[in-house]
Amino acid sequence: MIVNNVQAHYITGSGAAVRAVDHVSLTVNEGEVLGIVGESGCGKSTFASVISLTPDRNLNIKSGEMIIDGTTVNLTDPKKIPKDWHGKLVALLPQRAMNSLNPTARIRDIIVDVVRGHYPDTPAKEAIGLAQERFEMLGLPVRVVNSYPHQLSGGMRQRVVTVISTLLNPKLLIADEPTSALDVSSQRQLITLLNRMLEQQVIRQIIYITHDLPMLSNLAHRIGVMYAGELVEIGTTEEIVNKPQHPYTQSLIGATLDLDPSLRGQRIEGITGAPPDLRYPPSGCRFHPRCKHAMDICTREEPPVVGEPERFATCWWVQEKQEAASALAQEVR
Ligand SMILES: Nc1ncnc2c1ncn2[C@@H]1O[C@H](COP(=O)(O)OP(=O)(O)OP(=O)(O)O)[C@@H](O)[C@H]1O
Repeated sequence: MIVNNVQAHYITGSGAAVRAVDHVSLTVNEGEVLGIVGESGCGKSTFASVISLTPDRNLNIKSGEMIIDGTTVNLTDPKKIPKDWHGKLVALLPQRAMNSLNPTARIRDIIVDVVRGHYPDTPAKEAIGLAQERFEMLGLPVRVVNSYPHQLSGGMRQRVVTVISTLLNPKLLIADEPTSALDVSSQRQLITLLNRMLEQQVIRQIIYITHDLPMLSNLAHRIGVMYAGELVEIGTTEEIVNKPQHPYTQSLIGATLDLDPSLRGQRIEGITGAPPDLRYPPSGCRFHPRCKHAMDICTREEPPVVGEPERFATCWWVQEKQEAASALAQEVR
């Protein structure tokens, strides 16, 4: 799937818009997990809400389109988007989804509601049969369909919600911090489940949003890094972890991958300062007030996109370094 140029600003009472997402474009390939990381408040969940077709009412989506499985979705007017695209084209697994199950309904009743939401005439037996098959295929105990949510552990509830929200085989699953409220073993089980769903082609691609870079580096094929509403770098997981280009990514890796045992003992550089108020983002590059490589131009002009759509960083300093390296290479020749 391809996402082009999403720009989404919250309208606030004070009048100044919160520029939560600006000009974000990316591609997710078939069978791929694309991770999105960034500090709190950098626009990850807002971006997720736009492409999962579930934005807040006070979000003004100024531009954006998504091309998924041959269907072009104009993201700017969510009301015009056909209802049955939710769950069939794209599904959202939100933070704390396990708490979204109706406590007074058995899992089987919830399953019937979800399937009938799209195919109203489906007999209950058929809907439950479909879910049971899916549970079996993904290695979950089939008997949970007869349980009430409170009879299941938090981890199991989260896995059950994941299976239910993908019963209609959406092309894209957007998982927004799905493991944040889980213990480590439940986190692992959920990740195994997601991988299995990709292998079995229940879903074709995943966008996985998290703060947890160490966890993501074991799951994602590629990673996009957001800062202050913008996508500042994207690349394969290997490239982002081992050869980060953008100064923000370099700081983020330094600050978070100290959990990696092989990096313990090395000097870890934290990120100084705080992300900007998105009502009044800095001019030029939004990271410049915190960047140790900031140059005069960074304070004035938006940074260039250096690289290709699948591997780029938006940064004046990266551009200057690359130009210097290619000039040197030419001299040597
Ligand atoms: N409903 C809303 N109305 C106004 N502003 C909002 C709303 N929701 C989020 N924001 C603002 O939009 C910006 C982006 O927030 P968002 O929740 O998308 O970031 P995030 O990266 O997902 O953060 P976190 O990791 O903490 O969930 C922030 O400045 C936030 O305060």
